[in-house]
Amino acid sequence: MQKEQEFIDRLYARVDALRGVAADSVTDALTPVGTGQQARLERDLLVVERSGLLAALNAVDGSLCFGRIDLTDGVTHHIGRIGIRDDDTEHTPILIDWRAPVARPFYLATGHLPMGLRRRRHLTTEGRTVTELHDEILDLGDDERTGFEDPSGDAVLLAALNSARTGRMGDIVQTIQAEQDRIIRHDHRGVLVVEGGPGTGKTAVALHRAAFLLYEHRELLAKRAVLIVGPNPAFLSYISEVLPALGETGVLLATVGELYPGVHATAVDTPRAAAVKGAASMTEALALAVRDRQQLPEPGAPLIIRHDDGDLILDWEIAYEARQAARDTLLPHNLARPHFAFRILDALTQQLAERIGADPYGGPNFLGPDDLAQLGKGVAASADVHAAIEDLWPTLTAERVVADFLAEPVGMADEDAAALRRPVTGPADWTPADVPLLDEAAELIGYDDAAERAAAEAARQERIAYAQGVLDLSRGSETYEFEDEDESEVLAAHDIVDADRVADWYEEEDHRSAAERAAADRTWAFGHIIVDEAQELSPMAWRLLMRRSPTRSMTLVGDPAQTAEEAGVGAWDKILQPYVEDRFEHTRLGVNYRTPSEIMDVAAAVLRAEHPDYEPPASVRSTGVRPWRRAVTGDVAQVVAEIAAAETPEEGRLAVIAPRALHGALAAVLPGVVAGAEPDLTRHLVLLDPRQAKGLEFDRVIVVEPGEFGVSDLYVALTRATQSLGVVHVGELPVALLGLAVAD
Ligand SMILES: Nc1ncnc2c1ncn2[C@@H]1O[C@H](COP(=O)(O)OP(=O)(O)OP(=O)(O)O)[C@@H](O)[C@H]1O
Repeated sequence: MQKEQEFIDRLYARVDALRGVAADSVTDALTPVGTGQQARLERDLLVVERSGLLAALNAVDGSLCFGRIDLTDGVTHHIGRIGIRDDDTEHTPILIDWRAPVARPFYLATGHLPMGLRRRRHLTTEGRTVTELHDEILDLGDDERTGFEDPSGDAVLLAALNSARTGRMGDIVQTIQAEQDRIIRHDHRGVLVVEGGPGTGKTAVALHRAAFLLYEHRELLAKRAVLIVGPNPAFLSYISEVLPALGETGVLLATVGELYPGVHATAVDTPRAAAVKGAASMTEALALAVRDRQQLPEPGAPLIIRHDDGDLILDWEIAYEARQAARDTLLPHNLARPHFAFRILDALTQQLAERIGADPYGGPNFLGPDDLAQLGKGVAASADVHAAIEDLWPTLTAERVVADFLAEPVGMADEDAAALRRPVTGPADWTPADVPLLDEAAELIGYDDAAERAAAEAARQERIAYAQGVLDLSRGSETYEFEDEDESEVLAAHDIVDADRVADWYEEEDHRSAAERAAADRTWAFGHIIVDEAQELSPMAWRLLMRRSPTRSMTLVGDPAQTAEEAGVGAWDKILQPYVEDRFEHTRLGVNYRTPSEIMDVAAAVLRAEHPDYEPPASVRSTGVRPWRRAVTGDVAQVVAEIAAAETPEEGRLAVIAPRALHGALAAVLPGVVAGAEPDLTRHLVLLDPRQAKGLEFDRVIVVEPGEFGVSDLYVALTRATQSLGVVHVGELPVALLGLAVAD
């Protein structure tokens, strides 16, 4: 213990020193330097590196080092959240990043397959003090003992699983299990599906995989950012601290409803409307809605446009041909519009020319090319002509298209149209299910960013030219900078960068991180996307996400048994086929770390009542505490409040999971609970409905009126507790719950 404490002291001394250096170089960057381009360039490089390091050092301070491996050849490595090197000339690693290949045996080695290890040690620290050591002997022939042996090898894991919940998910970096490690480091580059029952660590694994990918492909992912999609904001705040605790901050967490920049979707759909909006058939309905905006004058009722050189007649034939030509380009609506406009202008100019320049005796037209050009200019300058074009082929916005569609849904079955029909009069009327529709509409109408792109490219070329100048200068100075032959080993900035990259650094107008820029850009292509509770997503939501991931680098996490969304699609094949055919990897997790076996047995019985073949994940522990039920005849809210008062832990969390209809009554009697609001998971007592409870966990759970839930919702509700479960009911109980211990 003393030796480990000395190591930890040395480690933190180094961390403090690094922090000081990092802070200084960030401060330096704020003061102008006058020592030439080379110095400035190298200083900037250092700042980029050091400020990242500073952020990581600040984030991982708690239990920075958590493990040690002793190899049979006598070498030992300490394992931690990030890698730290010594200040010596070799920059010897003192702490190995958990994601480095050297650290892998820490997670995978067993007595049967020791992977070169003699011993694995778990270090538990509080602040900077070592409080516990747990050793596992992996070389069975080795009889040296430390006195910290943990014969079962799972004391640290069980302590983590039994610890009081905080309302925020913690990382599992100290106790990642072998089956989880294989998924975290899986080298499949495309779509990786992680499936498993409740509590198998799917979310934890996905988040650690994000951290691993950021480590493995830092360069790419720092630029393109990682997106983590979750089912609701409460879930996203529940998982929000995991990646920062692993030193990773370049990640955007969002629900699908937050992925259309500029729209804050707060209104709520009926379940039926959400289901209709999520269906794949909406693609065609919206395409039709956009085509519907490409109008023609009625046959025989042309538009008459007053013009200085005589009235212009825009009839059905002219408009039809122009529309056909524009549609034949296969461009999105707004991008095809110039083609439509050009055809109309051309036809009207011809019309005018035929009228003005016609030879009354049937000879060729009097007008020459110059006259025609002049006439064309006149037509093109006419505001009335443009107004007519705008009438027939308006410039659209996605918001306009979807709002008009919802006001009068075209091309839908009557009952679907009735479910959708709703006025959208302002930004507060958008719902999360509208967001994939807006995204679809934005694709259908296109966005003409030609001018913006040209300006951005010109600015970029300017920066490249500047950066090239910087590099040329630094190359010119290399002879006297590195006169000493031995010094040629030292890399200068220009050895490892090119003008393109330097240009990126000098992109001074935009100091936002990649994640911040991604959040503001609908067309952003993320480096990797992780989707939690993926079984919840509708086909339309998948279309949106796939657009954000042209490389299809994705990790999808889900459990079909926990799905209740009406628009949710059953099988992965069906979801993924249109995007990657069968080129996805399917992985499974089979051990439940959250729910003790006493509770899991009850939950499994509920699911088996409908799906007799269902195989639940095996619980890693049992607590000896039996779940209970209590029948109530009077005021159920009052009874729940009494139980909650007795059960709410001082440390840890109690959740009351009840049907929405009871939330008002329950909120009135449960202290600190507000009905209808986003649940505050950091409070000791939380009120939720089963949908809100998805993905979350609590020490204790009371499920109220379970007879009102569908099977998958009930399954979710019953599998949220790490310690104890109770059921309170007035109405009838599902048969599978009748065997619970009766409480009074
Ligand atoms: N290797 C591990 N070490 C310590 N804790 C773990 C480990 N694996 C999972 N856990 C814990 O088990 C709990 C369940 O994990 P997680 O929420 O990731 O499961 P899940 O499969 O996403 O569950 P659900 O589908 O029910 O939402 C979490 O508290 C997590 O920290």
